[in-house]
Amino acid sequence: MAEEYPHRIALLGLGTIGLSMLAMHLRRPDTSITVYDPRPDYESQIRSTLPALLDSSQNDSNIVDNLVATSRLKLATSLPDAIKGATIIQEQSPEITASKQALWKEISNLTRPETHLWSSSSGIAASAQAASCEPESRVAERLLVAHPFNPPHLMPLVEVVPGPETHPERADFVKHYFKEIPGPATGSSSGSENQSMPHYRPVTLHKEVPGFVGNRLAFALLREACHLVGEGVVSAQDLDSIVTASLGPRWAGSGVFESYHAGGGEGGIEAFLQKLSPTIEDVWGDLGQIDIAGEQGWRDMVVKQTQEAYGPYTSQTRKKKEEMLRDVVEMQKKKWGELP
Ligand SMILES: NC(=O)C1=CN([C@@H]2O[C@H](COP(=O)(O)OP(=O)(O)OC[C@H]3O[C@@H](n4cnc5c(N)ncnc54)[C@H](O)[C@@H]3O)[C@@H](O)[C@H]2O)C=CC1
Ligand SMILES: O=C(O)[C@@H](O)C(=O)[C@H](O)[C@@H](O)CO
Repeated sequence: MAEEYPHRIALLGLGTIGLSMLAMHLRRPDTSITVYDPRPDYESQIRSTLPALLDSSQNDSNIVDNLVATSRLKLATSLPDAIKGATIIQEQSPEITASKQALWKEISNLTRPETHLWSSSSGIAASAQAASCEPESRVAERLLVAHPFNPPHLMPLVEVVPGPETHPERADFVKHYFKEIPGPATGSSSGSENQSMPHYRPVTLHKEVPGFVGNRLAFALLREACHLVGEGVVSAQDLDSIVTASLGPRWAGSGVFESYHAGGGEGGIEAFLQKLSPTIEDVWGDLGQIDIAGEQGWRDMVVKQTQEAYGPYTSQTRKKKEEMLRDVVEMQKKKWGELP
């Protein structure tokens, strides 16, 4: 790994998240990345996918060869080769506890004690992932979850979830690292101003809970959405319209609590909760309690209606949605200045 770079990242797992993480890390000029994936075709996947994830200034047909030639990118052929000399090891392997435990156990025998260990897991705690490692490996002290929202090369949130044994300076380091990553280049005149504003917004959780916070909120909404479609209250497409015509725009500007604080009038959220308690209590008592492994009628309806509404998710659609996401995040940065 190119020793001249202060940050030398071993990026393990080049699937949906790993490829986007690669594009994100490449925006830091002080960082070299060695990638590894046991999938035999991962190099061709990088060559076919990475250019579209990069800013136009970086994106040319020879980008991968150029990055390799300047030692900013290395394609490893084995795990030991990938992590040799790394200052940070970041995994985006499948969301399977046993798989992540085996990966960290293999890594624990190969890394230096100062190497930072990050997992991109959607919901598997660092303490669970480190459980297979020997105490003397000190993996549990170094490992934390840095959970991104897809796609990480655009989405600002990073949920930093240390385990109970993770040393606090490890969480401080990852937060500073992400805050220093420039945002994606924008074509607008405000782009240069926005470039100076932090793009990434790491938030540290104080406890490990399944799904952390972002996914717990998202999956609570998903559960009720599936219940409402399964009960025939609304179609999947119309439910999506309700979200994108109300909560989506609102939450791009104000989060859950700020929105209701504003909605409470002079008395703020305290007044809101007081005024709305009877209705909130009625709704909370009526929320769907569907079981993901239980009766499947709701699942059949959700899948059928979603497929009928959106069809196969094309690359053109994905590109358009990513452009919208990019514009929303840039609007936040422009309107809010330095984000909290
Ligand atoms: N897809 C999403 O929207 C998000 C996923 N995540 C998390 O990121 C992780 C990866 O998810 P995806 O990228 O969606 O999965 P994916 O299935 O697209 O990619 C996983 C990659 O890991 C590789 N792999 C398998 N075993 C490996 C090993 N032992 N070492 C290194 N690589 C290995 C596979 O070949 C594959 O390329 C999961 O933990 C997931 O929960 C987090 C946020 C969002
Ligand atoms: O929604 C996201 O991008 C992340 O919060 C996730 O972790 C994924 O959706 C995950 O739940 C599915 O892989």
